Parts: sequence; structure tokens; C-alpha cells
Amino acid sequence: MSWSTYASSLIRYPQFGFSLDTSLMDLDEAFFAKMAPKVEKAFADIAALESGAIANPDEGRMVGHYWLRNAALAPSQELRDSITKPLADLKAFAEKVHTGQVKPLSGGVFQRILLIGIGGSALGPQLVTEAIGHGARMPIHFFDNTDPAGIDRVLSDIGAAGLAKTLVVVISKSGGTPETRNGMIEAKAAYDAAGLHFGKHAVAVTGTGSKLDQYAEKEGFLVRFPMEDWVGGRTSVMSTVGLVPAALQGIDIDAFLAGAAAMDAETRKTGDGNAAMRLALAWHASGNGKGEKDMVVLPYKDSLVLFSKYLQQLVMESLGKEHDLDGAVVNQGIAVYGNKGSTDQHAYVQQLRDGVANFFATFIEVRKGRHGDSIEVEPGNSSADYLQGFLRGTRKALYDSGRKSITISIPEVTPFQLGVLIALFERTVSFYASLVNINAYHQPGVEAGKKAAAVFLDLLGAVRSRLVSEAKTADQIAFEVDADPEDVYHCLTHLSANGEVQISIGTTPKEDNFSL
Ligand SMILES: O=P(O)(O)OC[C@H]1O[C@](O)(CO)[C@@H](O)[C@@H]1O
Repeated sequence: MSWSTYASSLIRYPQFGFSLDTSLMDLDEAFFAKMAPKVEKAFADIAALESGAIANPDEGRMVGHYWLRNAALAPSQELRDSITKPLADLKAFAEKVHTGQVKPLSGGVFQRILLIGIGGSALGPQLVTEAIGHGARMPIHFFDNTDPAGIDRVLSDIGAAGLAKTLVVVISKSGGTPETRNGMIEAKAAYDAAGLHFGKHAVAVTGTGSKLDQYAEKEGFLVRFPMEDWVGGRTSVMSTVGLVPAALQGIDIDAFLAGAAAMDAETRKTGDGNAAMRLALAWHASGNGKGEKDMVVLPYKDSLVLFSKYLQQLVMESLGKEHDLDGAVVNQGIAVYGNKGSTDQHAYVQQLRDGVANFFATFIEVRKGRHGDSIEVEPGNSSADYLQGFLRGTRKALYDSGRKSITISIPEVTPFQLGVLIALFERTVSFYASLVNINAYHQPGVEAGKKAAAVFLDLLGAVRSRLVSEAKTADQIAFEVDADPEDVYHCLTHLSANGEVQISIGTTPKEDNFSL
């Protein structure tokens, strides 16, 4: 560890208190020189992307999330309007909800939000809630899965009486995601059971003309906010997806967008002082441009606990690709995990320090400990001193055992600073994708799981139709429905666990018998 290396390599944006320290990544001049042509291309790629090129060639789409915080950059008036109009509309809507101009049928004001979405249509709002939504004027609950027990738990938290004053926000870009559809149908059932008109308590955020859009129109939802096809789910937190719930929560969305715009302005500049490019180069150096090292994200601040989960989708769904842009098989990606410091020091940091050296760490330092006075937890030291001590100590201990790390510092967790952090990683992902020549903006791999689930549901229906009071084995039913016996067996155990069939256990699954 060298003070000179630290001082000469630190990238700082003092006007908003940001710094990026890559001194412990051991990047040398030879590496920068070798990467120079790719860096030049990456800058050209993002300039083209921001000017409206089809940067997502597989889907034939533009990639416009950088315009969301500076609409003036969007390449046409139509695109600019599609950012500024919904922004004005959602602010006006939030104001009407807060002042009771849009109110529940039973009167009074909406008091809480139930957000239904998954992946990029939930993770951003969840991060925002956790990071900057504490004490929000409307508490928020989430259905982000098709787990019925999870749904029941949220409904019980809201309570039957609470539903009448709950505003449901259903978010799905495609408008056809099954988990979100199921959550919405479950929510509607709860409203129906409480004798409440679902639509009069619901808002949709979705692509114009999608299945959800059509459903929302049919059910008389209070309002529908558009989502554009040039915004990807994992980069949608500054679109209607993230801003509708944030504005309803009373979060300062202008400051959030301003933070992202400020980071964009710095990382749009070419040159060595570009924090996003430095970060992308550090990822590249560490994993050999092939993702050979995982990224462990360690924010030393409780409110950023979801940041690692958020980055997991942003990085892994963007960079985890089978093919490069020329069609060659590359199986790219960077695995991301993490939670928060110093908590993780009492969990997996043991392995990071002494075990498999297959990662680099990314520390996120929040300089301010708390607002208000601190007590001394021992003579001379506060809790904040300890948190800082643990961050600095772990960083050093890892480096001493040959483990590299990056440290990103921000002054405190505010809407502005959250925007700064998100924008930094979004652009890093864009740069890294260019460096390794992949499309960061599609997700073809997700389709395989969705298709396989649909096949399972079809088989489940067929299996159900063959069940009778007389006992049958999985092999017998598989023969009847012409399917793989193991697949049939999994259908049968699912039905039995949920009380639809009786199971009589044999010596092995082949001898298990199933009957109505
Ligand atoms: O907003 P939608 O269309 O419901 O999609 C939800 C999520 O599903 C994916 O399409 C695939 O997992 C994500 O990219 C997206 O964020």
C-alpha cells in the first residue's frame, strides 16, 4: 500500500464529495496502454448510444436510460416529451394523492402503497425505499414474487382494514410477466373479498398497449403511466418505474435525478479522470476481461444493504452473456454478491481473507456516521469511528493477503448521492460491455427458464387430469400423458404437498403411489 499511489490514482469529484480509489487494484501503466484502443472505442460507443444509436442490436432498440435525468440529451422532441411529460404527470399525481384530491372510495387519503413487480420493476424501488425512504410519508409494501406465503404475509401486514387506504402500483414493462400478473390477481382477490373496487385503488406502470395496460383500462385503474421500450428493466429506476413509487413516498426525486445527472456529466468526459471508465478497467484487469473474479460489494452503511442485490441484477443480467456482438461464444459475466459491512465481517469475510482468492471487493464508504451527536461507546471512540475502523481495517487485511479492492466514497446517503452511485455503475456496465464487446441491454437467457416453467404448467394440467381414486405411480401417469416420469413425479409431489392428491410412500420414488 503506498500513499503516493493512492494520492496519484484517486479520482475525485469534490463538488459532490465523491471519490474512487483503485490504488489497491494494482493497475499499471502497461495495462492502461494496452487497453487504450478499447477505451477509445468504448467512449465512441457510449457517445453513439447517447445520441440514439441502436445500441441494443438484438432487440433493435435504442438505449435511453441516460436521457432520463437530462431529457435535453434525448435525440428528438418526441423522445424528450416522453420523458418530461410522464415526469410532470407523476409529480402531479403524487401531489393529488397526498392532498386527497385522488382518494380512496371510502374517503380520507391513501396511506400506504403496495407495489407489485419483479426484477427491475421492483429492485429499484426496493433499493430507493431502503436507502432513502426511511420515514416516507407513505409506507410501501412489495409483492415481488409468486410465492403465496409471501403474498399472505404482506396482506396480513397491511391488514384487511388497511386495504381500503392502500394504493396498489402494478409495474411491468412488458405487462406480461407471470409473477407480477399473479400478484395483481391475488391483490384483486383480496380487494374483492373486502368488498372494495380494485381498479379504484390501482395504478399501472407499463408499456403502452401491453396486456397490463389493457387490463388496467378494462378495470378502470386510477391512472396508467407509460414505460418506454428504450429503457431496460434493470436501468429503469429513474423512469416512471422508480419515480412513481418514489414520488408517492414523498422522496425528493429531483435531487435523485440531479445526482445521476451530475455523475453522468463527469463520466461522459473522456480522459483519465473518468470514474466509470476506471471502474470498468479495474473490473477488466481483475477478471482478465473474462469475469474470472467475482465482485463482492460491501457498503458500510445499513441503508445501502440492498445496493449489492441491486448491482447483482444490473451487472449480471447486463454482462452475463453467451455470445459477443460478433456471435462468438464468450460466456461473459461478473458474479456479484454482498450485503453490508461490518456485518459481513462476522459471516463470509473469513473466506475472503483466507480462502479461495476468486474475487475483488468493492467497499462503499459513507463518510458521515449519523446526523446529530454521538456518544462515546468507549473512551474517545464512537460507533461511527468503529464502522470506519472496520472498513479501513478489512480493506488493509484483504490487501495484505493479496486480495484486491476498490473503495468508493460518498459523503452520506441522500437522494442525490443514491443517484450518483446508480449512475456510476450504469455507465461502468456500459463501458465494460464495450470493452468485452457484448450487448449489455438484452437478456435472452431469462427466456429459457420462462419457457420451461410454461412446459411444467402444461404438464401439471395433464397430470391433474389423469388422477383418479385408484392409486397410480409416476411411471403409469407418465405413460398415459407421454411425458418424462421424473417430470411427472415432480408434478405429483407438488400436488401432494398442496393437498390435491394422496401419496403413499414406497421404497424409492418409483414405488410411490398417488391417488385422489
Ligand atoms: O418489467 P417486466 O417486463 O415485468 O420484467 C421484469 C423483469 O424481468 C426481466 O425481463 C427478466 O428477468 C428483467 O429484465 C425485468 O426487470
